[in-house]
Amino acid sequence: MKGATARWQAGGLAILALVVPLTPLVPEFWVTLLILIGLASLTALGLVVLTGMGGMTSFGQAAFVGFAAYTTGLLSTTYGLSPWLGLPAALVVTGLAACALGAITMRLSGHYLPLGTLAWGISIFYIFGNSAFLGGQTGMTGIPPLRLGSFSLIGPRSYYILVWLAVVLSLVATINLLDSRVGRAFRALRNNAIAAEAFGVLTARAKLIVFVYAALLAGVAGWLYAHFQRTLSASAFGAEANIDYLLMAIVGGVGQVFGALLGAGIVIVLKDLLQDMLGRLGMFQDLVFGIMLVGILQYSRDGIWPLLSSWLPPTTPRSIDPAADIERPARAPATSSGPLLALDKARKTFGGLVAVDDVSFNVGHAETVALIGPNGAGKSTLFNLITGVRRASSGRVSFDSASIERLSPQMIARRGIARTFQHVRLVPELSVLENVALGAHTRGHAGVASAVLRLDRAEERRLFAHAARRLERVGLAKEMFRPAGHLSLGQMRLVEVARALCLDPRLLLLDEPAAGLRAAEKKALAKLLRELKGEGMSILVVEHDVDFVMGLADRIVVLDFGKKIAEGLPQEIRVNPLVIEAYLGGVE
Ligand SMILES: Nc1ncnc2c1ncn2[C@@H]1O[C@H](COP(=O)(O)OP(=O)(O)OP(=O)(O)O)[C@@H](O)[C@H]1O
Repeated sequence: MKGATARWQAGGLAILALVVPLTPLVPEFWVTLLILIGLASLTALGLVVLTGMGGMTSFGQAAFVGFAAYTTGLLSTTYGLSPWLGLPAALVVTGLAACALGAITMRLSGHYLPLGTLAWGISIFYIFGNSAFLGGQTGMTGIPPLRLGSFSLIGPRSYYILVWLAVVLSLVATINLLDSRVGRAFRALRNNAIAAEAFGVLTARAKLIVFVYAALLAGVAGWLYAHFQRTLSASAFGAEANIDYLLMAIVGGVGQVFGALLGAGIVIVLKDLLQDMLGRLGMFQDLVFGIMLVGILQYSRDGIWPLLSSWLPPTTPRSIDPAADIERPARAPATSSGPLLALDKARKTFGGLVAVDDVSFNVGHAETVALIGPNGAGKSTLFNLITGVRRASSGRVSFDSASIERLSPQMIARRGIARTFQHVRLVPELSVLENVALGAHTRGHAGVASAVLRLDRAEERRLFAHAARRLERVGLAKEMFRPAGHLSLGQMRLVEVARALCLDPRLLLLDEPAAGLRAAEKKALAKLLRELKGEGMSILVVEHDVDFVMGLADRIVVLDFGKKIAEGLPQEIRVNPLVIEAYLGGVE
């Protein structure tokens, strides 16, 4: 209750802050500055989503501001179109440009991605500045203002309302989007794209959607900018603007929605102050910004917003309705009486290294098979072949008698294979519950539009009830609202198990699930895995804890240097001389 009151107070203060500039208490010059902050924060907000959440750094956002500004400018001057109709036209042009540029650049990774955006950012800047129909070097003039009937939105105070209305709507849309099924998928893109794919997220598509969304926010800013300034010059959309937008996102907090506003405010006010103070020595402005950036990266890598947000009232945890849990999927019955998973001479080479060397074995229905072997034996590579992360160089992997070795990870997940990872792959800043709900991605359908308009609440309730139930099963219900990054390594592994269970898999692949678990936790995990097997689930587990494996597995397959050296019942494997020499002699 206290938290709710505090939130109302914070909301009231925010509304007051938005309304005060409409009164003569605030000089017009400051209102103009607030308009520029609002416009910049729209573009910076897109960057926060693109870079901070999606992990894609762009040096080209100013180009999208330019596309929209020139589109509405051209249509309203040369073709006499209403400036209001310029908005949809600008968004269509910006969206199409983003689709084309994104389709090319979003395939790049690492340093090549920002370099790619820099390259087209510069090219588009030159196109703007050298196209006669856009006004060339002199720029475009005479852009009409926006009108409401006979009233022109010319004065800063009237334009301020429009700009900040757009900012508030964009903030709400972005917050809604991030708090949704697609939003969770976006947030997994930055460091956990492999995990997202393993749960059915179409990552290439998700990246393109994030890219277009960020470009559209920049497009709204461009449309507003054109009818506010009423003249356009290419210099507003060049390298300096691109760097400013990135600076805003980083200074405010690149992983934080409100960081965009804060960063835009700090950079624009500071720029103005520095211009006043330094006058002709304006070139030192870059030096000041450079020092500021180094300071932030050194002392608060997540930007300034996280420092301020600790003073805000805590958010209430979402309520979970256990009755809303989704039904288990109605899977087609097994098409054959044969094994659920079959590997036939599966082989994987990395250059000259044979990581998996013609390995064959099966996992039956409701059977637990353990895969053991020394470090580097090829166990994780084998998991990657089964889940489609890597393609087999030769051989066959079939699931329920159908070949899956050429399928994508997403298609394999949809068939009912879920996995955990040797190196935990969670999104640390998301709550434990949200991480687990990512496992149910394929069980939901809501897209971007439903998320933005909040039409996905019923589906979200079902997904979260499903995730909460899986968390209960692994004994982590109490931790569900904590950020996943705050858990111990053992707990994170259990969260991965819960996430995998969220897919309701027919085959569960566990890569070293007991590593980092305490004795009691291991016992509880073994009990859970036995229960799952009792419910008909098949399990393939890689584990170095021999006692855990011996007590759990129906059968054990042993790998060494990529080759299968033994297969049999636990008691047979324990006394197998080849296994003792290659592995057990070293671990017991
Ligand atoms: N992407 C890769 N490129 C080149 N070599 C690789 C790659 N991935 C794995 N390997 C090599 O393949 C071999 C098998 O590695 P893998 O990680 O599958 O072994 P593992 O049995 O899971 O070992 P551990 O128990 O240490 O995880 C190792 O020699 C490893 O160095």
